[in-house]
Amino acid sequence: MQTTTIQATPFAVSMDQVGKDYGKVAALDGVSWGFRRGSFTAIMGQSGSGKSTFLHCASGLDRPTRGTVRLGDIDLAGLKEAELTRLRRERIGFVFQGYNLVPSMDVRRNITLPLFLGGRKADEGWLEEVVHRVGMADRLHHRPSELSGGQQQRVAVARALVTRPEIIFADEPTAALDPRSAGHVLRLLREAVDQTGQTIVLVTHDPAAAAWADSVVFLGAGRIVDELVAPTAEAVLHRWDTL
Ligand SMILES: Nc1ncnc2c1ncn2[C@@H]1O[C@H](COP(=O)(O)OP(=O)(O)OP(=O)(O)O)[C@@H](O)[C@H]1O
Repeated sequence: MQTTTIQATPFAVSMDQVGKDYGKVAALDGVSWGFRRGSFTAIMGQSGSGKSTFLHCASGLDRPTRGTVRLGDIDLAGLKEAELTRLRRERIGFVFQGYNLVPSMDVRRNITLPLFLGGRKADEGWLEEVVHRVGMADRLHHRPSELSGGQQQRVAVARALVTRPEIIFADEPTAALDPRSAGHVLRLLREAVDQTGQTIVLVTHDPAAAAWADSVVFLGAGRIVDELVAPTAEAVLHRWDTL
């Protein structure tokens, strides 16, 4: 007897020949890559190499000029704007350098905001786990202005985790933090991969931050020019120098 098994793609997000033009500038120039489920990838490259454009196209924040971006099996180009917004809110998490918390809302409301916007109720067990992981259990009723930068970024990580997204994109999340707070935030991202199989894509300039990832993808002039597996900060620096 023959049985048919439908295999889910091993990639949380895959890109095929993705290009993005700004006028005559090809900010991305034929990028093909897949982010394996349960992997932690750092994206590095010189200023202007296309990292932000890459992140925006891969995460559906922006539409490429050419090529295909898929979240699992879904081709993002086939989605209307409202569908793309909903998909981003429900299935993709974001952590930005500037935290992007709502100043008038307390920690709990900030963390659960994506659920509220999607008309979903919090899974209290998961919420408790996420709050515990980021170490904010005793701060749930504080406003962002009452927290340090590192604490605010941990709230932003919790907000990204609360919907159990298929992938989290983090854009320079530790750039404004001191090394200790940065380490705390990076450890949270690492644990999300190791403990709950999360997929993380981290854009960073910092070799020490990139060393938390499973691999580093190097961009140059809008193309993928190299990959470093099992990176150390020293190896990242060395590869950077030889780019
Ligand atoms: N909105 C835009 N309009 C015109 N050109 C743009 C726009 N966004 C990016 N570019 C150009 O595309 C190229 C890639 O920019 P991008 O911001 O993706 O690089 P980056 O690697 O993130 O740089 P940085 O590390 O400085 O943030 C650059 O030449 C940039 O000038």
